[in-house]
Amino acid sequence: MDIAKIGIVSISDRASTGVYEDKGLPALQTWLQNALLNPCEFNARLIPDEQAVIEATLRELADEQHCDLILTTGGTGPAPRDVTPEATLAVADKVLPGFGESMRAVSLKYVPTAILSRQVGVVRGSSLIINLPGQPKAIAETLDGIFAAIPYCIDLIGGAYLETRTEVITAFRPKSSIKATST
Ligand SMILES: Nc1ncnc2c1ncn2[C@@H]1O[C@H](COP(=O)(O)OP(=O)(O)OP(=O)(O)O)[C@@H](O)[C@H]1O
Ligand SMILES: Nc1nc2c(c(=O)[nH]1)N[C@H]1C(S)=C(S)[C@@H](COP(=O)(O)O)O[C@H]1N2
Repeated sequence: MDIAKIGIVSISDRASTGVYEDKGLPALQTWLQNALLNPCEFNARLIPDEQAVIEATLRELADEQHCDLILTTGGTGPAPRDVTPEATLAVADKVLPGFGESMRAVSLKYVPTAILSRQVGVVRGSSLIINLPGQPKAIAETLDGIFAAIPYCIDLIGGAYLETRTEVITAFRPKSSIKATST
């Protein structure tokens, strides 16, 4: 089975300066380890809401660490310091509007303020980058709703072949793209 290289990035002024404990990175890692059968190599970063720092972090995780998937949490709202979508779009080769649209639709089942998230999904090289809202509970809420589309997207951009625990999430691929595996 391929090793899944995954970047997880928590973007929060207060968590990154120790005002409160970061719950974003543990929530991301726990959800992914539970959902994926692949051995995972995590690259974790806890950074402030600074556009230049976010862009540099995303570039490094994509271009130097060669992450198949990079998930960010935080900084997607309308507040002046919320610049994660701007940073993500600035490093994007392609935008996949369906990710933002789907996550907002899924999230509306949980909170009416889901419409305040400007989260985006983009491709940079062979990395898929997806923004999630900053509330730690939003991580599972959104990933439960959209993760089924992620493995095939990563196939299409040349990344690792991701396999999921079907009791958590069933990856959707066209039949012709399903590989016979050891499981
Ligand atoms: N990384 C995080 N770890 C733990 N809790 C968080 C985290 N990010 C957000 N939250 C929680 O979600 C609430 C709303 O998110 P908000 O976007 O205001 O936080 P934030 O981005 O960490 O804020 P700031 O960057 O201004 O310090 C926070 O008040 C906090 O309770
Ligand atoms: N699933 C889900 N989506 C959510 C939320 C949530 O709790 N769950 N919070 C919303 C709120 S209150 C805000 S302000 C926006 C942006 O949050 P962020 O700036 O922390 O990224 O995400 C929204 N999307």
